[in-house]
Amino acid sequence: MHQCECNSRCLFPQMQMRFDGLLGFPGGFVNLQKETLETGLSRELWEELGVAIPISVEDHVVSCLAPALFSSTSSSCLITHLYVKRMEEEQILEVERAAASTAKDHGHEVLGMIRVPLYTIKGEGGLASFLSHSFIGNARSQLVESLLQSYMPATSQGLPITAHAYNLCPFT
Ligand SMILES: O=c1[nH]cnc2c1ncn2[C@H]1C[C@H](O)[C@@H](COP(=O)(O)OP(=O)(O)O)O1
Repeated sequence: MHQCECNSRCLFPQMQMRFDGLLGFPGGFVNLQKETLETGLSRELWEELGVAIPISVEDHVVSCLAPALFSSTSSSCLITHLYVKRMEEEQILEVERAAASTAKDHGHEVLGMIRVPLYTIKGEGGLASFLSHSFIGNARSQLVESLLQSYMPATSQGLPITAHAYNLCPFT
């Protein structure tokens, strides 16, 4: 058990360890001919986290064109859509439990959920160390962006979980 420098209402952002050893957010490709970004993201969260998490347009933070380097095919471009979902601590604990047990993708595409440390222990670790890991696509800048948007004094708004959806551009 460690002692951290945060209080009980601190931010509790989560990412995941992917099958390729990179850190990223839960989420995945969305087929806009069959679903909206939000319903597609909820579907992906169900598969990867094993919990039904409704996503609404109000949870959207930012969209951006991913660098060509990160697109899955060289002939298409990728738009990443970042969402931040605020949840109570107990809900986040439920996500951690389900993601490591009943989630469909557990042990395959997703190796586990990871808490992003916003604290240091004896001056070591913390966000700066965490950011030195390897991230998929623009997940690192998405993390920084979501923290900048979410970092506010403790309020009654709950705690954030961050997720993303992507869709391929219709033009290639
Ligand atoms: O967390 C992320 N942030 C930004 N872009 C991401 C993130 N995770 C994946 N990606 C990008 C990188 C890849 O080009 C595509 C597809 O990712 P993948 O996880 O392989 O998607 P599927 O599981 O195949 O739907 O998205």
